[in-house]
Amino acid sequence: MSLQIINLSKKFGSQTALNGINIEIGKSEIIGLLGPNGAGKSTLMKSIVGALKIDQGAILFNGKDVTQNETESKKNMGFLPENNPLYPEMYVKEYLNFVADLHKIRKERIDEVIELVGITPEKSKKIAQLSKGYKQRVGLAQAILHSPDLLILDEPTNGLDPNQIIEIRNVIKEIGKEKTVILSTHIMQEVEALCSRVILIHQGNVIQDTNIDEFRGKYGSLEEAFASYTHE
Ligand SMILES: Nc1ncnc2c1ncn2[C@@H]1O[C@H](COP(=O)(O)OP(=O)(O)OP(=O)(O)O)[C@@H](O)[C@H]1O
Repeated sequence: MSLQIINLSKKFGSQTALNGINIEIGKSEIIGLLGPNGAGKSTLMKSIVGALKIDQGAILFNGKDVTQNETESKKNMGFLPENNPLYPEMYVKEYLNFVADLHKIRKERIDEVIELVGITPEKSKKIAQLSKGYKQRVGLAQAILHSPDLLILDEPTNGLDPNQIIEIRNVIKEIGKEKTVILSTHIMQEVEALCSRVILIHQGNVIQDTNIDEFRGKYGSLEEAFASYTHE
């Protein structure tokens, strides 16, 4: 798996969301994408998975431009968007069957993933009936169903209770042993618990891209480092 982001820019009207950013990701690792509200994290994630049209630059996935190899790229990327859009009227298993059909993958994989994300007791329920934590797990299930090499998670534990947070983190950790995971979060404990590398975005620019110990560096804690790098 390789991902190269080269001089990527994206504007919304006069608002610059990404300002010529460069990132290279090679091996299996869990990367924390950090930045204040409005920094450009979601825009970057959506650009990588092809959900947003970029203005300038290039995104190469396994050496190929994602905008010219959309189908192939999507086969190997999984995405959990920030608001976790699901079909509330569908049953859990019915929904995952639907996603499996889109990816043309074997149906046995559905039960494997249901087990992995811990939704076995909920699999026959309607999505609308699930708690927020279980909905999040269904979102994670759809993102990993096709065993993507690159998994992109936009604030995956946002709004979950402490037990659910631990459970979802454990699932992410397990996946990160073999796959590359990019996750955005505002929770520094999460970064501490999961990530080996930190990419900090501020006002559309990458201002830090380093390992977690270097990021913490002289500041003593990730919170202090974050505040120091991003204060205006
Ligand atoms: N569809 C859009 N239309 C107009 N402006 C947008 C759109 N999406 C994002 N923006 C703007 O682009 C900038 C970057 O937004 P983005 O959602 O990428 O930030 P973020 O780092 O994910 O923030 P948060 O932590 O609040 O989720 C912001 O100024 C935002 O208002």
